[in-house]
Amino acid sequence: MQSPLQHLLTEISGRVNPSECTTIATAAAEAARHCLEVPSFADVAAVLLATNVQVCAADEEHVLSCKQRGTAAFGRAQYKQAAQLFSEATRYCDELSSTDYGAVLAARLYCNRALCLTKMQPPRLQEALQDSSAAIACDPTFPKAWYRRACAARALGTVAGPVVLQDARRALQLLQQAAQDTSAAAALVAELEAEQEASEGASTAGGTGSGTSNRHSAAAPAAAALAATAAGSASANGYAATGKLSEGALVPAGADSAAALRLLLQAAGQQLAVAESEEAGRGLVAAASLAAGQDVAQDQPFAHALTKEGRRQVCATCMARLADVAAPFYCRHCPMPSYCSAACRAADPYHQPGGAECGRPWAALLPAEALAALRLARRMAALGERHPAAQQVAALGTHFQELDPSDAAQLAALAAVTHATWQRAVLESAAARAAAGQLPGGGAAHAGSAAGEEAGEEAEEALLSCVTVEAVLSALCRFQINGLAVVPSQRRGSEDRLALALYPVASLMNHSCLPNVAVRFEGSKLIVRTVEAVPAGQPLLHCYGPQAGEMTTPQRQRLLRAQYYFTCRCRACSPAPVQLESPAAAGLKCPSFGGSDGSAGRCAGAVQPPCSVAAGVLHRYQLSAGTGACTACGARLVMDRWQEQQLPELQAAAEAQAAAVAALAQQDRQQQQAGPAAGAAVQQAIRTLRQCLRQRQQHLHPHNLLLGSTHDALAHAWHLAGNHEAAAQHLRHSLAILAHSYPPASTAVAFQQRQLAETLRLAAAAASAATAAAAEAFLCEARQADEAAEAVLQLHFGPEARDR
Ligand SMILES: C[S@@+](CC[C@H](N)C(=O)[O-])C[C@H]1O[C@@H](n2cnc3c(N)ncnc32)[C@H](O)[C@@H]1O
Repeated sequence: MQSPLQHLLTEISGRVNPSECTTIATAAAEAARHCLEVPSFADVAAVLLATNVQVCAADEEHVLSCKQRGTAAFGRAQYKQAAQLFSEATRYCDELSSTDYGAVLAARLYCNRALCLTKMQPPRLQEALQDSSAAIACDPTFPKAWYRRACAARALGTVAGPVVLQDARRALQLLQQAAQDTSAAAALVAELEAEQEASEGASTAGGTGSGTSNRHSAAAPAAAALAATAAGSASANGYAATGKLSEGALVPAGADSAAALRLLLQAAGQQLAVAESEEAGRGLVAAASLAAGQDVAQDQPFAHALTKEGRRQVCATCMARLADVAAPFYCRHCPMPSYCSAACRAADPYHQPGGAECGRPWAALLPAEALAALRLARRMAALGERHPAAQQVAALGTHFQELDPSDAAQLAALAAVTHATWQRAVLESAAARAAAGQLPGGGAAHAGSAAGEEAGEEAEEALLSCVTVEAVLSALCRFQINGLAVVPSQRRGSEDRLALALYPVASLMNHSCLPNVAVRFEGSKLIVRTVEAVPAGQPLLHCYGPQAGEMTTPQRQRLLRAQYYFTCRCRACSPAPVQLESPAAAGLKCPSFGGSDGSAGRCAGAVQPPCSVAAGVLHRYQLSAGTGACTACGARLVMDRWQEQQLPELQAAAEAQAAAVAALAQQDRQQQQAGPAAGAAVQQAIRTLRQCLRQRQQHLHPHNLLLGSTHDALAHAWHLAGNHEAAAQHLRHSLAILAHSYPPASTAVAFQQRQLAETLRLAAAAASAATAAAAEAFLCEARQADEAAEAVLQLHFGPEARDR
């Protein structure tokens, strides 16, 4: 069933005249015209723009309950749990911090969390320092906040002594004023003064100049560092901490786009250049010879939007993993974004007070690609054409002309709805502000100026006139063919996508099914690493999705055309492709392989059904079209028999495997949440998968990747059943099949080797004392598999290979 939003998009696109979809401008105008006319727009907009999403609205009772439970957990020395409860309370409490009472409460919560962080093993001092600064920012009269900061800074040892002493003295002074216990603070001040005297004595004795001048020079940068921590001014993701979109260098007025490109390339890496080729247009090339296994470029997104999964897992600004953060920060005004630090919260231009994305669900309910495109259009308009990255993004190709009219109308409808929703959000918050008697400030923003980059509603209002539906549609097209999915590792499933992002330099990289570079992400930073030596002047090519070995050439080409609208001419696809691919990977057994009669002299060749078989049928069974004759002996497929008997059996095997895999996934979840999986369900899945394997083995060539997938599913099932030895046996089979299809040094094979090594270790651990020799053999095989995998993964991912 369609959601109301999908229904609205279908309704609008159904009204768009396909003959008007020949250019972005005409399609956008058509969709914009129909968008507001469609009656259901008002209903959908009401949901998208509802303000009741503010579940963070001040809820004092919840704050106090979390604080109380946090204090109790602290009392039981459960510091991690206590920090989590204080975090939960700060999420709500920040909403109160505009009131005196709220600010006082927030300061206590940050201070308590800072103490938990210092007690954790190992202590999280940097985060404790940040929390005590946050506490000071909320309530500068709170002595404990100054005391905690002094303690954290001293333990860290990265902040100069005089600054730490300043904090400790401040704490002491406030305690004295409030007539509270001063003993701990007084002791700290005394210790710090003694340390300082000793260090002054040492430096005077060493004849390095007067103590006073030394003190000042040391304190100044350190004080600035602390002040920066307090204000949260670290820069992340290319955004300045104030929530402004970072300016970066401007291209001088009148300079050409080549100057903009030079500036960008310099920032991304010293060994890069851009060259144009007939087959693939512009592309990144090596400016000098590059060795294999070298990080050669890095890039930060020009625009990005988190997916639903990403909102749960990573910081909205820098995409650091929230699981690694002991003390997260939340938007002060709505429940949507989480941050790894106060600095990242301050740097999010889309969640500043009054911002159009903050406090309303539309930004989370629209597809991530639509929000990413809107952000791209807003940022381009805000930065103006003298910004090098904006210039480069504007020069990226769009594929609108290649879309079929109904897809073009759908995309235009999405652009129109996204634009109209944003426009309403901006206008509604402006109206609310006016009703509350808040007049616009003096610094109204203008596109292209530094002020134009300001976040918040005044800047959004200024952008209303420059960000049109046409600009959003054009941004959507740019994102579709130039954007990248940010993933936590090289796993490619859509469920792993954390964000969609457009990288100004990396978007210049062309595709190869047999790439010479690998791309990885550290938070939002994209890193390009060579996986083979690249001579000077040669293109740097990464893989947009389908790799050689993973699919046949026609399958890869179909996918690239459907997703990126080009016919790939890489070295694995060109008319004389590098000899990688055996027809066996997606082929059937040779008809003269023999039946069940065990006849000798079987042919080991493969046969692919002839092109006359409907493409849909081939696609469904993941087979590729060929000549219908065996590649080795020329024997022809008997089409009637194949269609009447083999095809239905293959279909039954595919369906049964899909059902068994789904059942295993459910058992897996159950095992993770509540202990052992149900034995009967797993045994049933094993029986089904064995039957699939027999059917597939009967018809498919032994190197067909589909057989590998059945072995993988069986390995999973045996793993759940606790029989790691049987699981390892299936993984060995699957590895052998992968090794036939994938090029050498491929990560797909390496990840499989790693999985085999883990399974073998489990099998060794489960082996009884009576089978010590078997256990040793498993461990020996595991070591070999690990070594082979490490060599490849290091090449692709560098030192982080171990974490993958
Ligand atoms: C992300 S952009 C790469 C930069 C692009 N070449 C440019 O000039 O802006 C992707 C586009 O480059 C082209 N392209 C990339 N790899 C290609 C390949 N292997 N064969 C043909 N065209 C390719 C296609 O037009 C594709 O849509």
